[in-house]
Amino acid sequence: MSKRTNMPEEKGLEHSISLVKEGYHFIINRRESMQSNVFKTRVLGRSAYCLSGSEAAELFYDESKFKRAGAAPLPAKKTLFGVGGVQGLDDEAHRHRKAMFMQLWTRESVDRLGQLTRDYYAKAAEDWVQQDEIVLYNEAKKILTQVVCDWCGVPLAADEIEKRTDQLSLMFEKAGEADFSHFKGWSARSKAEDWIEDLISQAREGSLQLNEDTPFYKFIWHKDLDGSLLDKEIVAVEVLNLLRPTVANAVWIAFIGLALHDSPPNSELTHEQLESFCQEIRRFYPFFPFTVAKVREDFTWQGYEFEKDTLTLLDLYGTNHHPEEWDNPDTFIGTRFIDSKQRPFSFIPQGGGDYDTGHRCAGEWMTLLIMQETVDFLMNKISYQLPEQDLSYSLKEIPSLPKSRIRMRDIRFNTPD
Ligand code: HEM
Repeated sequence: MSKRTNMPEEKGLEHSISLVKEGYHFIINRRESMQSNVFKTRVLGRSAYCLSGSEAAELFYDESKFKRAGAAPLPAKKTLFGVGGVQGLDDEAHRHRKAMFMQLWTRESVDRLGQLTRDYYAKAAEDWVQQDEIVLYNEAKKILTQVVCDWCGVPLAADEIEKRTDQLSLMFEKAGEADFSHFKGWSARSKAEDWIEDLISQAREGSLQLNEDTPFYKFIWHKDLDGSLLDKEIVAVEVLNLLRPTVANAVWIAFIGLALHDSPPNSELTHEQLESFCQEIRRFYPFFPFTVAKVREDFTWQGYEFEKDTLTLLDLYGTNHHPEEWDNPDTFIGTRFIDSKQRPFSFIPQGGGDYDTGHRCAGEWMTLLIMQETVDFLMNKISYQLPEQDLSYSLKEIPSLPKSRIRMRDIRFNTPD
C-alpha cells in the first residue's frame, strides 16, 4: 500500500517552468498560498519537498534525515559544482574532505587574504582614476580572480586574467539559465578544469614548484580516507570550489555598491557596524535561492511523512526574509545585526548548521572579510559618483544583479587627513 501524507501539496505534474519564471519567489509564493513552511511539489520531473524557516532548516541539516549524494541536478553539477566534489559527499567521506577546506582558515592565511584584497583594490583603482567610467561588478570579478589565485598559489599570468575571470564567472552566472546559454557555463567549467588539472600534473611531476603553505599545494597532496592522493580531476573540482565562489563574491560587491547608494551607513563605521552592514547585505540581497538534499530514510516530522530519496529544497532566500524570523524582513536595516544574537538556522545565506560536520559554506568567513574590505575601500579609500543608471534588480533572474552592474564615475583616491 502506498504511503499517504497530510503534507500540503501543489497539484499538477511539473512546475519547473514556474521555478524558472518565479525565481527567488517560487518557494515563498507557495509557502504563503499554502500557509505552510513544508509542502510538496514537482520539479525537474520528480516529487520534491520544499522547506522554509528556521525549524525546517534545522531539520534539513540533520544528517540522519538528509543526505547529499545524488541530490544536485546534473545541470548544477555541470556548471556550479563539478563532479566528485565535497558538496555531494556524506558522512565520514564528507567530514574528511571538508577538513581539507577548513584547515585553510588559519590566522595567517586570513590576514593574507585581507592584505591581498586591499592590494588588488588599490592596484585596480590606479587604473580607475584614469577612466571616465568603470563597472564595479566587472572590476570586482577581475580583482577577485587575482586575489584568490594569488592566495591559493595558482599561477596566473597577466595575459590570462581576462580569460580565467570569464571562465570562473560563467560557471555561476549561467548556472540558473534555462536556455542554451546554460551551455556556456558547461564549457567554461570544462576549460577551467583542464587548466587546473594541467597545473596539478606539472606540480606532481615536479616541473611546477609551489609554496607548501598554499591551499593549492595542500589540495594537490591531500590524502583521501584510504591514504591515496585524490585523482587530479577531483583536486581540480575542489580547487575550483575555492576559486569560483570567491569570484562570485562580485555579486555581493555589486549589491554593496547599491546598498551604499540606497542605504548609506554613517561615514565612520566601527568594526561592529561594518560587520552588521555586511551581514545585512547577505541577508537582504538575493544570491542562492535554495540548496538541495535527498531524504535518507523514511521518517515522520510534525505529522508529515518524508519518503526516502525524495529531493528536498531548503529555501535560503525565503528563510532570510521570513516574517516569522525577522522584524520588517523586507526592509534593509544596516544596523540590524548589532547586538542581535546569531541564530544559526534563521540566517542562512550560505547554508546553516555546522561547518565541519555539515554542508554549511566553507567560505563564509572569507566572504565576510572580502565584503568588509570592499565597504572600507569604497567608503574610505576612494570617492566616486554614480551616474544615472538602472539600479533595479530582478528576483526572477538567478543570480540576481543590479541591471547596470553599478557604473561609477569621477573616481578619485581620498587623501589621508
Ligand atoms: C558569494 C559568496 C558565497 C555564497 C553565496 C556561498 C553559498 C554557499 C551555499 C548556499 C552553500 C551550500 C550550503 C548547503 O548546501 O548546505 C555553499 C557551500 C560551499 N561553499 Fe560557499 N558561498 C560563497 C562563497 C564561498 C567561498 C568564498 C568559498 C571558498 C573559498 C566557498 C566554498 C564552499 C564550499 C567548499 C561549499 C561546500 C561545503 C560542503 O558541502 O560541505 N563558498 N556555499
